[in-house]
Amino acid sequence: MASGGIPVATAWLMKLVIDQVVAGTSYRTLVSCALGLAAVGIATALLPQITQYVTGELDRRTGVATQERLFITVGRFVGLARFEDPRFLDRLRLAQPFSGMNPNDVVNGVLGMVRAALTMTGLLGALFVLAPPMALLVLASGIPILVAERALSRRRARMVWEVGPIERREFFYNELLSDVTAAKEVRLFGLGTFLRRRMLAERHAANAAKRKMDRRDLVVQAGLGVLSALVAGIGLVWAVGEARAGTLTAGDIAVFVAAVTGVQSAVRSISGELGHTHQALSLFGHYVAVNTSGPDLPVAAVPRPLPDLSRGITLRNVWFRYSANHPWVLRGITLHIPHGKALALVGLNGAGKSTLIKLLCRFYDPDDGAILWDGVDLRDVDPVELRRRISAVFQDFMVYDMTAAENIALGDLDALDDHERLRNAAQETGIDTTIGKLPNGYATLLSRRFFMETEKEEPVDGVVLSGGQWQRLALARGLLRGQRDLMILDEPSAGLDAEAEHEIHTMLRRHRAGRTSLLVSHRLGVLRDADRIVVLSNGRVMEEGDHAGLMTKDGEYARLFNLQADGYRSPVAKLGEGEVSGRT
Ligand SMILES: Nc1ncnc2c1ncn2[C@@H]1O[C@H](COP(=O)(O)OP(=O)(O)OP(=O)(O)O)[C@@H](O)[C@H]1O
Repeated sequence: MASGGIPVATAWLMKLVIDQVVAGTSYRTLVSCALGLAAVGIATALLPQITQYVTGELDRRTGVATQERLFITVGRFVGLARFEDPRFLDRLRLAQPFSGMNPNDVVNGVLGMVRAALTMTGLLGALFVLAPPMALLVLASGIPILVAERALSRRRARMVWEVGPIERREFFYNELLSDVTAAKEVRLFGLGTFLRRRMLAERHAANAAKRKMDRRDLVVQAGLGVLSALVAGIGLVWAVGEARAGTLTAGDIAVFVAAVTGVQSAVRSISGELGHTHQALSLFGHYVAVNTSGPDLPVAAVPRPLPDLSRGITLRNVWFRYSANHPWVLRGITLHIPHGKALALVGLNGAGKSTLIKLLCRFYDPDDGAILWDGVDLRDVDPVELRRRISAVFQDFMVYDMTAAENIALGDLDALDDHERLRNAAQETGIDTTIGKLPNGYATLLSRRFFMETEKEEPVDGVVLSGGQWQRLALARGLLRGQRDLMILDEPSAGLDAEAEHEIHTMLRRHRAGRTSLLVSHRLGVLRDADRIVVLSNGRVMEEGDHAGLMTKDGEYARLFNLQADGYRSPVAKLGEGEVSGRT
Protein backbone atom coordinates (compact mmCIF):
# COMPACT_ATOMS: atom_id res chain seq x y z
CA MET A 1 0.00 0.00 0.00
CA ALA A 2 2.78 2.36 1.00
CA SER A 3 4.59 1.77 -2.26
CA GLY A 4 1.40 2.67 -4.13
CA GLY A 5 1.59 6.27 -2.89
CA ILE A 6 5.27 6.74 -3.72
CA PRO A 7 5.01 7.71 -7.42
CA VAL A 8 2.33 10.28 -6.55
CA ALA A 9 4.40 11.79 -3.75
CA THR A 10 7.53 11.83 -5.93
CA ALA A 11 5.75 13.55 -8.83
CA TRP A 12 4.17 16.17 -6.61
CA LEU A 13 7.31 16.94 -4.61
CA MET A 14 9.22 17.21 -7.88
CA LYS A 15 6.71 19.73 -9.18
CA LEU A 16 7.06 21.77 -5.97
CA VAL A 17 10.86 21.74 -6.17
CA ILE A 18 10.90 22.80 -9.84
CA ASP A 19 8.25 25.48 -9.35
CA GLN A 20 10.08 26.88 -6.30
CA VAL A 21 13.43 26.87 -8.08
CA VAL A 22 11.85 28.73 -11.01
CA ALA A 23 10.02 31.17 -8.67
CA GLY A 24 13.18 31.66 -6.56
CA THR A 25 11.59 30.85 -3.16
CA SER A 26 13.63 30.81 0.04
CA TYR A 27 16.42 28.31 0.45
CA ARG A 28 14.78 26.93 3.62
CA THR A 29 11.50 25.94 1.88
CA LEU A 30 13.45 24.49 -1.03
CA VAL A 31 15.58 22.37 1.30
CA SER A 32 12.56 21.03 3.16
CA CYS A 33 11.00 19.96 -0.18
CA ALA A 34 14.29 18.38 -1.25
CA LEU A 35 14.49 16.55 2.10
CA GLY A 36 10.94 15.30 1.56
CA LEU A 37 11.99 14.06 -1.86
CA ALA A 38 15.03 12.36 -0.32
CA ALA A 39 12.84 10.62 2.30
CA VAL A 40 10.55 9.36 -0.45
CA GLY A 41 13.70 8.17 -2.27
CA ILE A 42 14.74 6.12 0.75
CA ALA A 43 11.26 4.61 0.97
CA THR A 44 11.43 3.84 -2.77
CA ALA A 45 14.70 2.01 -2.20
CA LEU A 46 13.57 0.05 0.87
CA LEU A 47 9.97 -0.84 0.14
CA PRO A 48 10.60 -3.29 -2.75
CA GLN A 49 13.05 -5.31 -0.59
CA ILE A 50 10.67 -5.39 2.37
CA THR A 51 7.77 -6.31 0.10
CA GLN A 52 9.86 -9.09 -1.46
CA TYR A 53 10.72 -10.58 1.94
CA VAL A 54 7.15 -10.36 3.24
CA THR A 55 5.78 -11.89 0.03
CA GLY A 56 8.34 -14.72 0.23
CA GLU A 57 7.38 -15.48 3.82
CA LEU A 58 3.67 -15.40 2.98
CA ASP A 59 4.32 -17.76 0.05
CA ARG A 60 6.15 -20.21 2.29
CA ARG A 61 3.46 -20.19 4.95
CA THR A 62 0.51 -20.50 2.58
CA GLY A 63 2.47 -23.19 0.70
CA VAL A 64 2.69 -25.35 3.83
CA ALA A 65 -0.91 -24.74 4.81
CA THR A 66 -2.34 -25.53 1.37
CA GLN A 67 -0.20 -28.62 0.88
CA GLU A 68 -1.20 -29.96 4.27
CA ARG A 69 -4.89 -29.32 3.63
CA LEU A 70 -4.72 -30.84 0.14
CA PHE A 71 -3.15 -34.07 1.35
CA ILE A 72 -5.48 -34.35 4.33
CA THR A 73 -8.30 -34.31 1.76
CA VAL A 74 -6.55 -36.83 -0.50
CA GLY A 75 -5.94 -39.07 2.54
CA ARG A 76 -9.67 -38.99 3.29
CA PHE A 77 -10.61 -40.65 0.00
CA VAL A 78 -11.76 -44.08 1.02
CA GLY A 79 -11.42 -45.85 -2.31
CA LEU A 80 -9.07 -46.07 -5.27
CA ALA A 81 -11.28 -44.89 -8.13
CA ARG A 82 -10.14 -41.23 -7.95
CA PHE A 83 -6.52 -42.32 -8.40
CA GLU A 84 -7.54 -44.05 -11.62
CA ASP A 85 -9.37 -41.05 -13.05
CA PRO A 86 -7.06 -39.06 -15.39
CA ARG A 87 -9.22 -35.95 -15.04
CA PHE A 88 -8.87 -36.03 -11.28
CA LEU A 89 -5.12 -36.66 -11.54
CA ASP A 90 -4.79 -33.61 -13.84
CA ARG A 91 -6.67 -31.52 -11.34
CA LEU A 92 -4.61 -32.82 -8.42
CA ARG A 93 -1.41 -31.92 -10.26
CA LEU A 94 -2.60 -28.37 -10.95
CA ALA A 95 -3.74 -28.01 -7.33
CA GLN A 96 -0.21 -28.51 -6.02
CA PRO A 97 2.27 -25.75 -5.22
CA PHE A 98 4.93 -27.18 -7.56
CA SER A 99 2.68 -26.62 -10.57
CA GLY A 100 2.49 -22.92 -9.74
CA MET A 101 -0.65 -23.00 -7.60
CA ASN A 102 -0.22 -20.57 -4.75
CA PRO A 103 -3.23 -19.00 -3.06
CA ASN A 104 -0.93 -16.18 -2.03
CA ASP A 105 -0.74 -15.19 -5.69
CA VAL A 106 -4.40 -14.23 -5.43
CA VAL A 107 -3.67 -12.09 -2.37
CA ASN A 108 -0.60 -10.58 -4.04
CA GLY A 109 -2.58 -9.90 -7.21
CA VAL A 110 -5.33 -8.10 -5.32
CA LEU A 111 -2.78 -6.12 -3.29
CA GLY A 112 -0.94 -5.24 -6.50
CA MET A 113 -4.17 -4.00 -8.05
CA VAL A 114 -5.01 -1.92 -4.98
CA ARG A 115 -1.48 -0.49 -4.99
CA ALA A 116 -1.70 0.40 -8.69
CA ALA A 117 -5.20 1.82 -8.21
CA LEU A 118 -3.86 4.02 -5.42
CA THR A 119 -1.07 5.34 -7.65
CA MET A 120 -3.49 5.79 -10.51
CA THR A 121 -6.03 7.71 -8.44
CA GLY A 122 -3.36 10.07 -7.06
CA LEU A 123 -1.81 10.74 -10.46
CA LEU A 124 -5.18 11.05 -12.16
CA GLY A 125 -6.11 13.62 -9.53
CA ALA A 126 -2.98 15.57 -10.39
CA LEU A 127 -3.66 15.23 -14.10
CA PHE A 128 -7.25 16.29 -13.63
CA VAL A 129 -6.12 19.50 -11.91
CA LEU A 130 -3.78 20.27 -14.83
CA ALA A 131 -5.74 18.97 -17.83
CA PRO A 132 -9.19 17.37 -17.33
CA PRO A 133 -9.64 16.21 -20.98
CA MET A 134 -6.20 14.58 -20.87
CA ALA A 135 -7.13 12.75 -17.64
CA LEU A 136 -10.24 11.36 -19.35
CA LEU A 137 -8.28 10.35 -22.46
CA VAL A 138 -5.69 8.48 -20.38
CA LEU A 139 -8.45 6.80 -18.41
CA ALA A 140 -10.31 5.82 -21.59
CA SER A 141 -7.14 4.39 -23.09
CA GLY A 142 -7.00 2.03 -20.11
CA ILE A 143 -10.32 0.38 -20.99
CA PRO A 144 -9.08 -1.61 -24.04
CA ILE A 145 -6.05 -2.67 -21.98
CA LEU A 146 -8.30 -4.09 -19.26
CA VAL A 147 -10.59 -5.89 -21.73
CA ALA A 148 -7.66 -7.36 -23.67
CA GLU A 149 -5.83 -8.54 -20.54
CA ARG A 150 -8.95 -10.25 -19.23
CA ALA A 151 -9.48 -12.11 -22.49
CA LEU A 152 -5.80 -13.12 -22.53
CA SER A 153 -5.87 -14.44 -18.99
CA ARG A 154 -8.97 -16.55 -19.71
CA ARG A 155 -7.25 -18.06 -22.69
CA ARG A 156 -4.12 -18.69 -20.66
CA ALA A 157 -6.09 -20.50 -17.95
CA ARG A 158 -7.71 -22.71 -20.62
CA MET A 159 -4.29 -23.40 -22.11
CA VAL A 160 -2.86 -24.45 -18.71
CA TRP A 161 -5.72 -26.94 -18.29
CA GLU A 162 -5.28 -28.33 -21.81
CA VAL A 163 -1.53 -28.68 -21.44
CA GLY A 164 -1.94 -30.51 -18.09
CA PRO A 165 -2.33 -34.08 -19.46
CA ILE A 166 0.49 -33.46 -21.96
CA GLU A 167 2.87 -32.42 -19.21
CA ARG A 168 1.79 -35.37 -17.06
CA ARG A 169 2.69 -37.74 -19.91
CA GLU A 170 6.01 -35.97 -20.39
CA PHE A 171 6.69 -36.43 -16.68
CA PHE A 172 5.86 -40.13 -17.02
CA TYR A 173 8.48 -40.61 -19.78
CA ASN A 174 10.91 -38.47 -17.81
CA GLU A 175 10.47 -40.76 -14.78
CA LEU A 176 10.93 -43.87 -16.93
CA LEU A 177 14.19 -42.52 -18.27
CA SER A 178 15.58 -41.84 -14.81
CA ASP A 179 14.08 -44.70 -12.76
CA VAL A 180 16.38 -47.54 -11.79
CA THR A 181 13.63 -50.18 -12.02
CA ALA A 182 12.85 -49.19 -15.59
CA ALA A 183 16.54 -48.74 -16.45
CA LYS A 184 17.10 -52.50 -16.97
CA GLU A 185 14.50 -52.95 -19.69
CA VAL A 186 15.18 -49.51 -21.15
CA ARG A 187 18.81 -50.48 -21.69
CA LEU A 188 18.37 -54.11 -22.62
CA PHE A 189 15.58 -53.46 -25.11
CA GLY A 190 17.22 -50.26 -26.36
CA LEU A 191 14.21 -48.11 -25.46
CA GLY A 192 16.16 -44.94 -24.59
CA THR A 193 15.79 -43.16 -27.93
CA PHE A 194 12.18 -44.25 -28.34
CA LEU A 195 11.19 -42.99 -24.88
CA ARG A 196 13.24 -39.80 -25.22
CA ARG A 197 11.51 -39.01 -28.52
CA ARG A 198 8.13 -39.56 -26.95
CA MET A 199 9.07 -37.35 -24.02
CA LEU A 200 10.27 -34.61 -26.36
CA ALA A 201 7.16 -34.97 -28.53
CA GLU A 202 5.07 -34.21 -25.45
CA ARG A 203 7.35 -31.27 -24.62
CA HIS A 204 7.02 -29.96 -28.19
CA ALA A 205 3.24 -30.29 -27.98
CA ALA A 206 3.17 -28.38 -24.68
CA ASN A 207 5.58 -25.77 -26.05
CA ALA A 208 3.46 -25.32 -29.19
CA ALA A 209 0.42 -24.52 -27.08
CA LYS A 210 2.43 -22.12 -24.92
CA ARG A 211 4.08 -20.50 -27.95
CA LYS A 212 0.69 -19.88 -29.55
CA MET A 213 -0.42 -18.22 -26.34
CA ASP A 214 2.77 -16.16 -26.05
CA ARG A 215 2.43 -14.96 -29.65
CA ARG A 216 -1.11 -13.86 -29.03
CA ASP A 217 0.16 -12.11 -25.92
CA LEU A 218 2.91 -10.43 -27.92
CA VAL A 219 0.56 -9.06 -30.58
CA VAL A 220 -2.00 -7.79 -28.07
CA GLN A 221 0.62 -6.27 -25.75
CA ALA A 222 2.42 -4.58 -28.65
CA GLY A 223 -0.88 -3.06 -29.84
CA LEU A 224 -1.63 -1.83 -26.35
CA GLY A 225 1.89 -0.38 -26.04
CA VAL A 226 1.46 1.59 -29.28
CA LEU A 227 -1.93 2.87 -28.08
CA SER A 228 -0.41 4.07 -24.79
CA ALA A 229 2.50 5.75 -26.59
CA LEU A 230 0.07 7.53 -28.94
CA VAL A 231 -1.97 8.85 -26.04
CA ALA A 232 1.19 10.00 -24.22
CA GLY A 233 2.48 11.63 -27.43
CA ILE A 234 -0.74 13.57 -27.99
CA GLY A 235 -0.59 14.69 -24.37
CA LEU A 236 2.99 15.84 -24.67
CA VAL A 237 2.33 17.88 -27.82
CA TRP A 238 -0.61 19.52 -26.09
CA ALA A 239 1.40 20.21 -22.89
CA VAL A 240 4.28 21.81 -24.81
CA GLY A 241 1.79 24.09 -26.58
CA GLU A 242 0.19 25.06 -23.25
CA ALA A 243 3.59 25.76 -21.69
CA ARG A 244 4.49 28.00 -24.60
CA ALA A 245 1.20 29.88 -24.15
CA GLY A 246 2.11 30.24 -20.47
CA THR A 247 -0.88 28.22 -19.14
CA LEU A 248 1.40 25.52 -17.69
CA THR A 249 4.52 26.04 -15.56
CA ALA A 250 7.72 24.00 -15.92
CA GLY A 251 6.70 22.10 -12.77
CA ASP A 252 3.29 21.41 -14.30
CA ILE A 253 4.98 19.87 -17.32
CA ALA A 254 7.10 17.66 -15.05
CA VAL A 255 4.09 16.46 -13.11
CA PHE A 256 2.09 16.06 -16.33
CA VAL A 257 4.70 13.79 -17.90
CA ALA A 258 5.04 11.79 -14.68
CA ALA A 259 1.25 11.54 -14.37
CA VAL A 260 0.60 10.37 -17.95
CA THR A 261 3.30 7.69 -17.88
CA GLY A 262 2.47 6.83 -14.26
CA VAL A 263 -1.26 6.44 -14.93
CA GLN A 264 -0.57 4.36 -18.01
CA SER A 265 1.85 2.11 -16.19
CA ALA A 266 -0.66 1.79 -13.32
CA VAL A 267 -3.41 0.81 -15.77
CA ARG A 268 -1.05 -1.77 -17.30
CA SER A 269 -0.10 -2.96 -13.87
CA ILE A 270 -3.77 -3.31 -12.84
CA SER A 271 -4.59 -5.23 -15.99
CA GLY A 272 -1.43 -7.37 -15.63
CA GLU A 273 -2.31 -8.17 -12.03
CA LEU A 274 -5.86 -8.87 -13.14
CA GLY A 275 -4.48 -11.45 -15.57
CA HIS A 276 -2.23 -13.02 -12.93
CA THR A 277 -4.99 -13.04 -10.37
CA HIS A 278 -7.36 -14.63 -12.86
CA GLN A 279 -4.82 -17.34 -13.58
CA ALA A 280 -4.02 -17.80 -9.88
CA LEU A 281 -7.76 -18.02 -9.17
CA SER A 282 -8.25 -20.64 -11.84
CA LEU A 283 -5.39 -22.74 -10.40
CA PHE A 284 -6.81 -22.12 -6.94
CA GLY A 285 -10.13 -23.31 -8.38
CA HIS A 286 -8.56 -26.74 -8.99
CA TYR A 287 -7.32 -26.74 -5.41
CA VAL A 288 -10.78 -25.85 -4.14
CA ALA A 289 -12.36 -28.47 -6.41
CA VAL A 290 -10.12 -31.20 -4.96
CA ASN A 291 -10.76 -30.01 -1.42
CA THR A 292 -14.50 -29.90 -1.86
CA SER A 293 -14.81 -32.99 -4.03
CA GLY A 294 -16.54 -34.87 -1.21
CA PRO A 295 -16.16 -38.54 -0.41
CA ASP A 296 -15.38 -40.86 -3.32
CA LEU A 297 -17.43 -43.62 -1.76
CA PRO A 298 -20.52 -42.97 0.35
CA VAL A 299 -19.65 -43.07 4.04
CA ALA A 300 -22.47 -43.56 6.52
CA ALA A 301 -23.09 -40.41 8.60
CA VAL A 302 -23.48 -42.59 11.66
CA PRO A 303 -21.50 -45.75 10.91
CA ARG A 304 -22.71 -49.03 12.36
CA PRO A 305 -20.28 -50.56 14.85
CA LEU A 306 -18.23 -53.36 13.31
CA PRO A 307 -18.62 -56.46 15.46
CA ASP A 308 -15.71 -58.80 16.19
CA LEU A 309 -15.92 -61.35 13.43
CA SER A 310 -17.67 -64.42 14.85
CA ARG A 311 -19.72 -65.89 11.99
CA GLY A 312 -17.89 -64.90 8.84
CA ILE A 313 -17.94 -62.73 5.75
CA THR A 314 -20.56 -63.28 3.07
CA LEU A 315 -20.57 -62.03 -0.51
CA ARG A 316 -24.18 -61.94 -1.65
CA ASN A 317 -24.68 -61.81 -5.41
CA VAL A 318 -21.84 -59.30 -5.90
CA TRP A 319 -21.62 -57.60 -9.29
CA PHE A 320 -18.77 -55.26 -10.01
CA ARG A 321 -17.06 -53.39 -12.84
CA TYR A 322 -14.40 -50.70 -12.52
CA SER A 323 -16.56 -48.12 -14.28
CA ALA A 324 -19.54 -47.97 -16.59
CA ASN A 325 -17.07 -48.07 -19.51
CA HIS A 326 -15.40 -51.26 -18.29
CA PRO A 327 -16.64 -54.84 -18.63
CA TRP A 328 -18.10 -56.70 -15.67
CA VAL A 329 -15.33 -58.29 -13.59
CA LEU A 330 -17.46 -59.97 -10.91
CA ARG A 331 -20.78 -61.37 -12.13
CA GLY A 332 -22.99 -62.34 -9.27
CA ILE A 333 -20.49 -63.84 -6.83
CA THR A 334 -21.99 -65.51 -3.80
CA LEU A 335 -19.65 -67.09 -1.28
CA HIS A 336 -19.02 -67.34 2.44
CA ILE A 337 -15.71 -67.05 4.27
CA PRO A 338 -16.45 -68.80 7.57
CA HIS A 339 -14.96 -67.40 10.75
CA GLY A 340 -11.76 -69.16 11.78
CA LYS A 341 -11.34 -70.94 8.44
CA ALA A 342 -9.02 -70.50 5.48
CA LEU A 343 -10.63 -69.90 2.11
CA ALA A 344 -8.53 -70.15 -1.04
CA LEU A 345 -9.35 -68.40 -4.31
CA VAL A 346 -8.20 -70.10 -7.48
CA GLY A 347 -8.61 -68.98 -11.07
CA LEU A 348 -6.86 -68.10 -14.28
CA ASN A 349 -5.26 -64.69 -14.80
CA GLY A 350 -7.90 -62.00 -14.89
CA ALA A 351 -10.57 -64.16 -13.23
CA GLY A 352 -11.23 -61.43 -10.65
CA LYS A 353 -9.41 -62.69 -7.53
CA SER A 354 -7.53 -59.46 -6.70
CA THR A 355 -10.66 -57.45 -7.51
CA LEU A 356 -12.62 -59.47 -4.97
CA ILE A 357 -9.93 -58.74 -2.37
CA LYS A 358 -10.11 -55.01 -3.15
CA LEU A 359 -13.86 -55.11 -2.57
CA LEU A 360 -13.35 -56.88 0.76
CA CYS A 361 -11.08 -53.99 1.84
CA ARG A 362 -13.73 -51.60 0.50
CA PHE A 363 -11.49 -49.89 -2.00
CA TYR A 364 -14.56 -50.06 -4.25
CA ASP A 365 -18.24 -50.79 -3.62
CA PRO A 366 -20.14 -53.53 -5.46
CA ASP A 367 -22.43 -52.24 -8.22
CA ASP A 368 -24.99 -54.74 -7.07
CA GLY A 369 -25.27 -57.16 -4.17
CA ALA A 370 -23.53 -56.74 -0.83
CA ILE A 371 -20.60 -57.84 1.28
CA LEU A 372 -21.63 -58.65 4.82
CA TRP A 373 -19.34 -58.81 7.86
CA ASP A 374 -21.21 -60.90 10.39
CA GLY A 375 -24.36 -59.69 8.65
CA VAL A 376 -23.33 -55.99 8.61
CA ASP A 377 -23.00 -54.40 5.16
CA LEU A 378 -19.46 -53.02 4.64
CA ARG A 379 -21.03 -49.83 3.25
CA ASP A 380 -22.55 -49.11 6.67
CA VAL A 381 -19.35 -49.26 8.70
CA ASP A 382 -16.45 -46.86 9.11
CA PRO A 383 -13.83 -47.84 6.48
CA VAL A 384 -10.99 -46.92 8.84
CA GLU A 385 -12.40 -49.34 11.42
CA LEU A 386 -12.84 -52.04 8.77
CA ARG A 387 -9.22 -51.74 7.67
CA ARG A 388 -8.02 -51.83 11.23
CA ARG A 389 -9.45 -55.38 11.37
CA ILE A 390 -7.67 -56.59 8.26
CA SER A 391 -4.11 -57.67 7.71
CA ALA A 392 -2.99 -58.08 4.12
CA VAL A 393 -0.03 -58.88 1.94
CA PHE A 394 -0.84 -57.78 -1.59
CA GLN A 395 0.50 -59.30 -4.76
CA ASP A 396 1.91 -55.88 -5.71
CA PHE A 397 3.19 -54.99 -2.23
CA MET A 398 5.04 -51.71 -1.75
CA VAL A 399 8.77 -51.28 -1.57
CA TYR A 400 9.43 -48.09 0.41
CA ASP A 401 12.69 -46.12 0.08
CA MET A 402 13.02 -46.16 3.86
CA THR A 403 14.94 -48.09 6.51
CA ALA A 404 14.38 -51.81 7.17
CA ALA A 405 12.70 -51.02 10.50
CA GLU A 406 10.37 -48.49 8.89
CA ASN A 407 9.57 -50.87 6.04
CA ILE A 408 8.25 -53.39 8.55
CA ALA A 409 6.73 -50.86 10.95
CA LEU A 410 4.51 -49.39 8.23
CA GLY A 411 2.29 -52.43 8.83
CA ASP A 412 1.45 -51.01 12.26
CA LEU A 413 2.84 -47.58 13.09
CA ASP A 414 2.40 -48.24 16.83
CA ALA A 415 5.43 -50.52 16.49
CA LEU A 416 7.66 -47.86 14.92
CA ASP A 417 9.83 -47.62 18.05
CA ASP A 418 9.11 -51.11 19.36
CA HIS A 419 12.23 -52.93 18.22
CA GLU A 420 11.15 -56.16 19.90
CA ARG A 421 7.93 -56.38 17.88
CA LEU A 422 9.71 -55.53 14.64
CA ARG A 423 12.31 -58.23 15.26
CA ASN A 424 9.68 -60.84 16.14
CA ALA A 425 7.84 -60.19 12.88
CA ALA A 426 11.12 -60.32 10.93
CA GLN A 427 12.12 -63.56 12.67
CA GLU A 428 8.83 -65.19 11.74
CA THR A 429 9.39 -64.54 8.05
CA GLY A 430 13.10 -65.38 8.22
CA ILE A 431 14.43 -61.94 7.31
CA ASP A 432 15.83 -61.00 10.74
CA THR A 433 19.28 -62.53 10.09
CA THR A 434 19.59 -60.76 6.73
CA ILE A 435 18.68 -57.41 8.29
CA GLY A 436 21.07 -58.06 11.19
CA LYS A 437 23.94 -58.35 8.71
CA LEU A 438 23.19 -55.01 7.00
CA PRO A 439 25.68 -52.19 7.72
CA ASN A 440 23.29 -50.36 10.05
CA GLY A 441 21.06 -53.30 10.96
CA TYR A 442 17.42 -52.29 11.16
CA ALA A 443 18.40 -48.64 10.57
CA THR A 444 19.81 -49.46 7.13
CA LEU A 445 18.20 -47.59 4.27
CA LEU A 446 16.73 -50.10 1.81
CA SER A 447 17.20 -47.93 -1.25
CA ARG A 448 19.93 -46.36 -3.30
CA ARG A 449 17.79 -43.40 -4.26
CA PHE A 450 19.03 -41.38 -1.25
CA PHE A 451 22.02 -41.50 1.07
CA MET A 452 21.55 -42.86 4.56
CA GLU A 453 21.11 -40.36 7.38
CA THR A 454 24.15 -41.13 9.55
CA GLU A 455 26.48 -39.26 11.85
CA LYS A 456 29.33 -39.76 9.37
CA GLU A 457 30.61 -36.86 7.28
CA GLU A 458 30.88 -38.98 4.14
CA PRO A 459 27.54 -39.95 2.53
CA VAL A 460 26.70 -43.63 3.07
CA ASP A 461 24.90 -45.67 0.41
CA GLY A 462 21.72 -47.59 1.13
CA VAL A 463 21.31 -51.31 0.45
CA VAL A 464 19.30 -53.14 -2.19
CA LEU A 465 17.42 -56.33 -1.20
CA SER A 466 16.63 -59.23 -3.52
CA GLY A 467 13.08 -59.90 -4.69
CA GLY A 468 12.60 -62.79 -2.27
CA GLN A 469 14.06 -60.80 0.62
CA TRP A 470 11.58 -58.01 -0.10
CA GLN A 471 8.81 -60.59 -0.18
CA ARG A 472 9.77 -61.77 3.31
CA LEU A 473 9.90 -58.16 4.49
CA ALA A 474 6.44 -57.45 3.07
CA LEU A 475 5.18 -60.55 4.87
CA ALA A 476 6.75 -59.32 8.12
CA ARG A 477 4.88 -56.03 7.57
CA GLY A 478 1.63 -57.97 7.22
CA LEU A 479 2.31 -60.19 10.25
CA LEU A 480 3.17 -57.17 12.39
CA ARG A 481 -0.51 -56.32 12.32
CA GLY A 482 -0.95 -59.35 14.59
CA GLN A 483 -4.27 -60.92 15.36
CA ARG A 484 -6.63 -59.13 13.02
CA ASP A 485 -10.09 -60.50 12.19
CA LEU A 486 -9.24 -61.21 8.56
CA MET A 487 -5.90 -62.07 7.01
CA ILE A 488 -5.50 -61.69 3.26
CA LEU A 489 -2.56 -63.27 1.49
CA ASP A 490 -2.42 -62.58 -2.25
CA GLU A 491 0.48 -64.55 -3.75
CA PRO A 492 2.55 -64.28 -0.55
CA SER A 493 5.36 -66.49 -1.84
CA ALA A 494 5.68 -65.42 -5.48
CA GLY A 495 9.35 -64.44 -5.26
CA LEU A 496 10.57 -67.12 -2.87
CA ASP A 497 12.89 -70.04 -3.57
CA ALA A 498 11.51 -73.56 -3.04
CA GLU A 499 12.96 -73.92 0.45
CA ALA A 500 11.78 -70.49 1.55
CA GLU A 501 8.34 -71.12 0.09
CA HIS A 502 7.98 -74.31 2.08
CA GLU A 503 9.25 -72.62 5.24
CA ILE A 504 6.98 -69.56 4.80
CA HIS A 505 3.90 -71.63 4.09
CA THR A 506 4.52 -73.80 7.14
CA MET A 507 4.81 -70.62 9.20
CA LEU A 508 1.69 -69.10 7.63
CA ARG A 509 -0.28 -72.29 8.19
CA ARG A 510 0.65 -72.10 11.88
CA HIS A 511 -0.18 -68.42 11.93
CA ARG A 512 -3.58 -68.68 10.35
CA ALA A 513 -4.71 -71.73 12.35
CA GLY A 514 -8.09 -70.86 13.84
CA ARG A 515 -8.13 -67.47 12.08
CA THR A 516 -10.18 -66.24 9.18
CA SER A 517 -8.01 -65.99 6.12
CA LEU A 518 -8.28 -65.58 2.39
CA LEU A 519 -5.49 -67.00 0.24
CA VAL A 520 -4.74 -66.48 -3.40
CA SER A 521 -1.97 -68.32 -5.20
CA HIS A 522 -1.30 -69.83 -8.57
CA ARG A 523 0.80 -72.52 -6.86
CA LEU A 524 -2.09 -74.83 -6.07
CA GLY A 525 0.07 -77.10 -3.90
CA VAL A 526 0.20 -74.47 -1.17
CA LEU A 527 -3.59 -74.05 -1.17
CA ARG A 528 -4.55 -77.69 -0.92
CA ASP A 529 -4.94 -77.67 2.86
CA ALA A 530 -7.28 -74.63 2.83
CA ASP A 531 -10.63 -75.40 4.48
CA ARG A 532 -12.46 -74.32 1.38
CA ILE A 533 -11.33 -73.70 -2.18
CA VAL A 534 -13.34 -71.49 -4.55
CA VAL A 535 -12.59 -71.57 -8.26
CA LEU A 536 -13.39 -68.29 -10.03
CA SER A 537 -13.82 -68.14 -13.75
CA ASN A 538 -14.78 -65.08 -15.71
CA GLY A 539 -16.12 -63.37 -12.60
CA ARG A 540 -18.29 -66.29 -11.46
CA VAL A 541 -17.88 -69.05 -8.89
CA MET A 542 -17.26 -72.12 -10.98
CA GLU A 543 -16.52 -74.72 -8.32
CA GLU A 544 -16.35 -74.85 -4.57
CA GLY A 545 -15.20 -77.47 -2.07
CA ASP A 546 -12.15 -78.83 -0.32
CA HIS A 547 -9.14 -80.21 -2.16
CA ALA A 548 -10.19 -83.85 -1.95
CA GLY A 549 -13.76 -83.09 -3.05
CA LEU A 550 -12.68 -80.95 -5.98
CA MET A 551 -10.15 -83.56 -7.13
CA THR A 552 -12.84 -86.24 -7.05
CA LYS A 553 -15.14 -83.96 -9.00
CA ASP A 554 -12.47 -83.82 -11.69
CA GLY A 555 -13.46 -80.32 -12.86
CA GLU A 556 -11.47 -77.14 -13.49
CA TYR A 557 -9.57 -77.27 -10.19
CA ALA A 558 -8.49 -80.87 -10.79
CA ARG A 559 -7.45 -79.95 -14.33
CA LEU A 560 -5.29 -77.03 -13.15
CA PHE A 561 -3.87 -79.01 -10.23
CA ASN A 562 -2.92 -81.98 -12.40
CA LEU A 563 -1.46 -79.72 -15.06
CA GLN A 564 0.81 -78.14 -12.49
CA ALA A 565 1.67 -81.41 -10.76
CA ASP A 566 2.51 -83.01 -14.12
CA GLY A 567 4.91 -80.17 -14.81
CA TYR A 568 6.89 -81.19 -11.75
CA ARG A 569 6.65 -84.96 -12.23
CA SER A 570 6.89 -85.61 -15.97
CA PRO A 571 10.33 -86.06 -17.55
CA VAL A 572 11.75 -83.21 -19.66
CA ALA A 573 10.04 -83.20 -23.04
CA LYS A 574 12.11 -85.00 -25.62
CA LEU A 575 11.22 -82.60 -28.40
CA GLY A 576 13.83 -79.93 -28.84
CA GLU A 577 16.43 -81.62 -26.60
CA GLY A 578 18.91 -81.77 -29.46
CA GLU A 579 18.32 -78.14 -30.31
CA VAL A 580 18.87 -77.01 -26.75
CA SER A 581 22.10 -78.94 -26.18
CA GLY A 582 25.19 -76.93 -26.78
CA ARG A 583 23.48 -73.58 -26.13
CA THR A 584 24.27 -71.44 -23.16
N1 LIG B 1 -8.03 -50.87 -11.69
C1 LIG B 1 -8.60 -51.49 -12.71
N2 LIG B 1 -9.30 -50.82 -13.63
C2 LIG B 1 -9.88 -51.45 -14.66
N3 LIG B 1 -9.84 -52.77 -14.87
C3 LIG B 1 -9.15 -53.52 -13.98
C4 LIG B 1 -8.50 -52.92 -12.86
N4 LIG B 1 -7.90 -53.90 -12.16
C5 LIG B 1 -8.17 -55.05 -12.78
N5 LIG B 1 -8.94 -54.83 -13.88
C6 LIG B 1 -9.48 -55.83 -14.79
O1 LIG B 1 -10.27 -56.72 -14.01
C7 LIG B 1 -10.10 -58.05 -14.42
C8 LIG B 1 -9.76 -58.92 -13.20
O2 LIG B 1 -8.50 -58.51 -12.70
P1 LIG B 1 -7.92 -59.09 -11.34
O3 LIG B 1 -6.67 -58.38 -11.07
O4 LIG B 1 -8.97 -59.09 -10.30
O5 LIG B 1 -7.62 -60.59 -11.77
P2 LIG B 1 -6.87 -61.75 -10.98
O6 LIG B 1 -7.80 -62.93 -10.95
O7 LIG B 1 -6.38 -61.27 -9.68
O8 LIG B 1 -5.67 -62.02 -11.99
P3 LIG B 1 -4.17 -62.51 -11.72
O9 LIG B 1 -4.22 -63.97 -11.44
O10 LIG B 1 -3.52 -62.24 -13.02
O11 LIG B 1 -3.60 -61.70 -10.61
C9 LIG B 1 -9.02 -58.04 -15.48
O12 LIG B 1 -9.65 -58.18 -16.72
C10 LIG B 1 -8.38 -56.69 -15.39
O13 LIG B 1 -8.05 -56.19 -16.65
